[in-house]
Amino acid sequence: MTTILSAQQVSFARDGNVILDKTDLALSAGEMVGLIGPNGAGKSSLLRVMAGLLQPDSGAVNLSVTANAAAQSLSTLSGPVRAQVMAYLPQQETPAWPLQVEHLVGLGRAPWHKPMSGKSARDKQAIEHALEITELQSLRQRIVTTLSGGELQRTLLARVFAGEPHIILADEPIAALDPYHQLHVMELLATHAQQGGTVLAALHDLSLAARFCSRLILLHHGKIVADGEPIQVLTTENLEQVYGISAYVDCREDGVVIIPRKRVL
Ligand SMILES: Nc1ncnc2c1ncn2[C@@H]1O[C@H](COP(=O)(O)OP(=O)(O)OP(=O)(O)O)[C@@H](O)[C@H]1O
Repeated sequence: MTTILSAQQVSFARDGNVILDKTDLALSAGEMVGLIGPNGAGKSSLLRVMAGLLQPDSGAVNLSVTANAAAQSLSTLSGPVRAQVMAYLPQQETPAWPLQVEHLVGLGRAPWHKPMSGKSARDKQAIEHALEITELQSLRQRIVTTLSGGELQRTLLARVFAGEPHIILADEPIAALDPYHQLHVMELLATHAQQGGTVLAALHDLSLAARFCSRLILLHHGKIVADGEPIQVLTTENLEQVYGISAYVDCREDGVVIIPRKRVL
């Protein structure tokens, strides 16, 4: 598989603490990759470095703007070009303006706009599609500051889909969602990958991560300690050493089920 986005030997420290430690990561088209690890492992930091929102102290992040294009350093690509290719869904975002849902979703089209230009037919189509797949049509005129946490999270995801990015970097995209919407969002992200896109999502629900991701990356203290198929990564040893828990790991026909049992002191 051809690498489309990669981090090479990326290191990042703050206040004398190493947050990412010579991390290597390569993502290909068609992959849905779950980034897992305990609180503070460095998942958000790695996602932000991959998105070009955080400058690493050392190392490089390279992006191929199309499947066949040569990889280029993120720093040599303009903001709009990067944003056309990849979108970042933050862990938390408080809307600053009392926009309607459809207008916030429409902001996902910003990388495709010339300054001061109106919405094209393609823009309108992409926004409608994003509202439809995230089942937000009935909320389209609601003011975003009045949304529930889960409704807002789906609206922010719809903004991502409206931008029609190839790569989606999502930080805990299902954290605020009920079980129905968790499944729905995981299905949407998996479908994006099945259609040739690339997804890297930080996740805490290990069962859903195992079920929907083709590959899991386990991060601990800013280092990747396991990278592979879910069942290879979610071993009882890794869960104990990295998360400090003993857990039931049950491989069933319809996927792996992880049930945390007790903390290992
Ligand atoms: N700007 C900063 N200054 C100081 N420490 C920081 C800064 N940004 C992140 N950190 C620290 O780096 C570590 C990794 O943070 P990060 O948010 O990447 O973890 P995470 O794996 O996403 O965690 P969580 O699962 O809790 O969201 C944490 O210990 C955090 O406190």
